[in-house]
This record gives sequence, C-alpha cells and structure tokens, in this order.
Amino acid sequence: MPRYAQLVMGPAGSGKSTYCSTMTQHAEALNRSVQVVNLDPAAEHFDYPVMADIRELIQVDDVMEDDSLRFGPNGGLVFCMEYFANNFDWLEESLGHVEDDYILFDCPGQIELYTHLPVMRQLVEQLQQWEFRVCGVFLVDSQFMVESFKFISGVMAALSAMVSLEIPQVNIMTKMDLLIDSATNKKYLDPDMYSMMEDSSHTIRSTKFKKLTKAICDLIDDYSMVRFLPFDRTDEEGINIVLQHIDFSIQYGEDLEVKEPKEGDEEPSNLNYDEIFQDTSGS
Ligand SMILES: Nc1nc2c(ncn2[C@@H]2O[C@H](COP(=O)(O)OP(=O)(O)OP(=O)(O)O)[C@@H](O)[C@H]2O)c(=O)[nH]1
Ligand SMILES: [Mg+2]
Repeated sequence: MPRYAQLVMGPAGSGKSTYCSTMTQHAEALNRSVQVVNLDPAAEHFDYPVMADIRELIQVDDVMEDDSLRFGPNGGLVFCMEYFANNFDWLEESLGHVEDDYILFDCPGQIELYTHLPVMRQLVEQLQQWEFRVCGVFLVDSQFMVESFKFISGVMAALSAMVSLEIPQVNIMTKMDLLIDSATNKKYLDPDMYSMMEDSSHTIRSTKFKKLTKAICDLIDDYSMVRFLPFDRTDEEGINIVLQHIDFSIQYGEDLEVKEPKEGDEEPSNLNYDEIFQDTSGS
C-alpha cells in the first residue's frame, strides 16, 4: 500500500503552518487521519500536534551560537536543512513504517530552498523511496498578488518549485478572506497573462524590461502552467475542494478498501419514501 505526503512550501509568512493546522482539523472532521511533521528548524510556535519535529534533530539557535560555525539566521537555516538531508535516518525513525498514512510536511519559508538548493528534491526522492506519493503544495499570500509585478514573481517562484521537484503540484492562494475586492482579484487565480501585462505596461519604462516581462508572460500563458486555488481558512467548502485536488493528484483513496456498513448503520426498514416525497411536494 502506498503512503501519502503533502510538501507544504511557500515564501516566509505565506501561511504554511496555518494551512497545516487548518487541514488537520478539516481532516479530523472528515474522520481521516492526517499527521504533521514540522520541518522548520526556526519554528517558534504552531498550533497543531506534531508527529515529528526537526528541532529535535537540530535547531537554528544552536547553529548560530556555535563558535566554529558563526552563521546568521539565513545561513544557519540552510546549514540545518543540509544537516537534515544528511540525516534522513532520523526522519525514517520518526515516521515509522505505517502503511497508508497521510502526512503534511510544514517546510521553512526560505525561498532559496525551492529555487536552487537541492535539499527539497533530496527529500522528495527519499520519501518516494519510502513508498510515499508526494504532492507539492505551494502557497502564495494573496496580499502580494494584487499587483501584476508581484504576481509574476509569485508565479515564477511556484513554477521554479514545480520544475525543480518534478512532482504533482497544487498552487494555492492563501488569506483570501483578507481580499477586499475579491471579484476583481479573482482574475489572479487563473490568470490571463497578456491582459495582466497590459494593466501594468504604463508603469514599465525600460523597453528591455518590457520585452523580458512579455517573454515571461508568453511562456506562462502558452503552457497554462500556473493556476491557483483559493484558500480561506474559514471556508470549509473551499478547503474541501483544495483537499480533493491534492488527493486526486496523488491518487489518494484509489487503493482504499470499500468499508462495509456496520449493522447499526443500516437504513431503518420502515422508512417510507413515498411519504417523504409527498411531504416535500406538498410544502
Ligand atoms: N486572515 C488570515 N490570516 C492568515 C491566514 N493564514 C495565515 N494567516 C496569518 O499569517 C501569518 C503567518 O502565518 P503562518 O501560518 O505562520 O505562515 P508560515 O508560512 O508558516 O510562516 P513561516 O513559517 O514563518 O514562513 C499569521 O499571523 C497567520 O495568522 C488566513 O487564511 N487568513
Ligand atoms: Mg511556519
């Protein structure tokens, strides 16, 4: 039986930890068991129960305080992640060998991890060796998406993770509840890059920059490479749609056995459907 994993990625503060806690609560309501692993060595607090925490292996503070290393916070984090990549035994031990488990990995917010460092890719390959089907979940804060330039840079970050990890990826726009003018901003979810460029072309003065922007827009548009699903932590229906997309991409549920109803769950034999329909048609 396969195992299932979501790699929850995205820039700093995009809502990764909130996503993990919202998703576990949602899964609990659906009677599904979903667990979370914290992979952020600099995490201070999160409000979900963890099955494993990278801080048991290494902490950024210790790396920064170490006299022989002398890293700052960013270099320290990269060091921690490289140390983690050399010690996957720790993760294997923490995860155990449970068939059919479903795990969310709450990753750090450093964008370098998704653009050019090899750690995330190594993690994906390792998880696949342990029979996990992995879906990348890339979060971008909706507050950065209301302007075309910022939007393009968010799209490029998502695309870069997609290309370097080579796994199915679902892109999510978080904090949708904070958008004031949600109708106009919906265009960012499934963007038409040409019109987006036109919106902002008057602010671009350099012709070279204009040409580069157009080339990037062409590329994204031609291949319809990036779409976003909206995520509002207060909207159960929306959360369910996101979960369904992710489940579909890793074929969750296809191998599950059909559960026989328990005796107590049977329909009462005296249920009279005719009466029910008469009641509703009469009202
Ligand atoms: N209104 C609103 N706020 C949110 C939502 N999701 C996250 N936030 C807030 O955004 C801030 C950052 O959220 P986190 O979940 O810590 O983000 P993160 O990506 O884990 O951050 P780092 O781990 O530091 O990279 C917190 O103050 C959250 O309360 C949301 O859907 N709506
Ligand atoms: Mg976090």
